[in-house]
Amino acid sequence: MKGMTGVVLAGGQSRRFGSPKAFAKFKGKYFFEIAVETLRTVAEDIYIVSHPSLVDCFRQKTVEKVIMDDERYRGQGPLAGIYTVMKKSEAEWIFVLPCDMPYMRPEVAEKLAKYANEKFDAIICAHFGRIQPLVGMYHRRTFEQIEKLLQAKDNRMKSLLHRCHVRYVTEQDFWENEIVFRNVNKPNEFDDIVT
Ligand SMILES: Nc1nc2c(ncn2[C@@H]2O[C@H](COP(=O)(O)OP(=O)(O)OP(=O)(O)O)[C@@H](O)[C@H]2O)c(=O)[nH]1
Ligand SMILES: [Mg+2]
Repeated sequence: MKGMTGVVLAGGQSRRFGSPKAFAKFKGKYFFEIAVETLRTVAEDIYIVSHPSLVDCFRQKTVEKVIMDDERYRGQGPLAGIYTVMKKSEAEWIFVLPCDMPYMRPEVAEKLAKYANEKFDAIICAHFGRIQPLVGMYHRRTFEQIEKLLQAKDNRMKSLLHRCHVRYVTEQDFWENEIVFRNVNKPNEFDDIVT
């Protein structure tokens, strides 16, 4: 697909998890690798966006591009990560995934990417009544809006969605097992750990 950049959001503090979530393992793979592999099927290039203290650790574990949140908005959450990649990439669409969804599968990205449509500013998973602002595509025309929100210190993804024309993709569009959207916040929130 032309004009799609993938983003793994990995700039959180993992406070509830207690250690960097991106480097937790599920079935022998780092969490962040699961996101990278999911994006690989749809994105021409991929960025992992993290914070300064994790960059070296990422670079030891992956050949993917690892960048830091733009200094101006560092610490302002996932919106800052999306902003940073939109500034760097010229792609029309940014496909976002968090680094903490170990059950995510490439098929989800493939199916969602089919809904990319110029009529919308964002294409977001909303299966089983749960909006997933961090599983979806944002068109680069949202950049100005994102910047405005960050300047105003309104870091909520929901604030962005409320200001965009969003296509919510539900289980009626394509069916997926609910588990793929499960995100891990605490160490006991996933099983099958094989390190
Ligand atoms: N690039 C970037 N990603 C972020 C930022 N804050 C959170 N994320 C990512 O967004 C996703 C969801 O965030 P959370 O579930 O709150 O994870 P977290 O912030 O690391 O964990 P807590 O400290 O427990 O809130 C995860 O993939 C985080 O790595 C940020 O400031 N910048
Ligand atoms: Mg957080």
